[in-house]
Amino acid sequence: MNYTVKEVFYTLQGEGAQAGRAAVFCRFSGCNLWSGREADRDRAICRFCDTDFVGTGPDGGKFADAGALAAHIRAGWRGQGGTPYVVFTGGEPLLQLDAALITALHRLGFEIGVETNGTLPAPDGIDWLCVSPKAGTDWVQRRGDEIKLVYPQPALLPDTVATDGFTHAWLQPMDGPARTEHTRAAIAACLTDPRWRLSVQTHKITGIR
Ligand SMILES: C[S@@+](CC[C@H](N)C(=O)[O-])C[C@H]1O[C@@H](n2cnc3c(N)ncnc32)[C@H](O)[C@@H]1O
Ligand SMILES: Nc1nc2[nH]cc(C(=O)O)c2c(=O)[nH]1
Ligand code: SF4
Ligand SMILES: [Mg+2]
Repeated sequence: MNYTVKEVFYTLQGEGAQAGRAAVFCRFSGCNLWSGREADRDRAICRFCDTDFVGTGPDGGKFADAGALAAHIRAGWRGQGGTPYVVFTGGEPLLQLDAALITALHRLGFEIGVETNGTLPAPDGIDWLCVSPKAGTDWVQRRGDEIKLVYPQPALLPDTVATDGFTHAWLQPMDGPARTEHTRAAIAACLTDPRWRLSVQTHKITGIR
């Protein structure tokens, strides 16, 4: 299998229960819910995306096999001691992440995190799975370590969402021009339904990537 990667970068996880943890982020190109082109946004299934996942950037590229991508990810890890951590995101990582890549990273000693929209079944071997379901999609992956619901999605409100398959449940305010209002509304929703906790995108506040 070959892989198309937008970017690989070393940063702190900004969201959810692993927020603050050093990680190599591997952002795969492409998504099944939006082309990534602004001209298509209004007719996409997922319309609020905050991410550029089109093509390949300078620290990404095309990788011929799992060993080549795993080596590139290892070269991106800057930590000394501790357990190296990689977060696969995108775009939609489960369009490309496979058993060969999971095995290659485990052999290099990595823990593996994944950020997915939940429309594709997750392969075995992921150490930390974050599922972020999107309104109007076929949500198949209903178990994981955390569910992170971007809020508000009027067609997928928190009181209609089952959280029992997950250890942690988060409402993450939808970023964009109305982020302040969305944050206020997400706080109110967490106060009303304490199953949910607030996830702020800390990397955007601290100004890291
Ligand atoms: C860019 S997505 C990539 C992974 C996967 N496609 C997904 O949607 O989960 C990474 C995370 O950012 C969240 N996200 C995307 N756009 C957002 C926005 N405008 N405001 C807040 N979170 C957003 C997603 O819900 C997901 O949890
Ligand atoms: N620092 C940082 N944390 C993140 N958590 C999820 C991200 C993503 O885009 O998937 C992300 C990201 O892009 N940067
Ligand atoms: S599913 Fe994820 S990557 Fe795809 S458009 Fe939505 S937020 Fe962006
Ligand atoms: Mg992001």
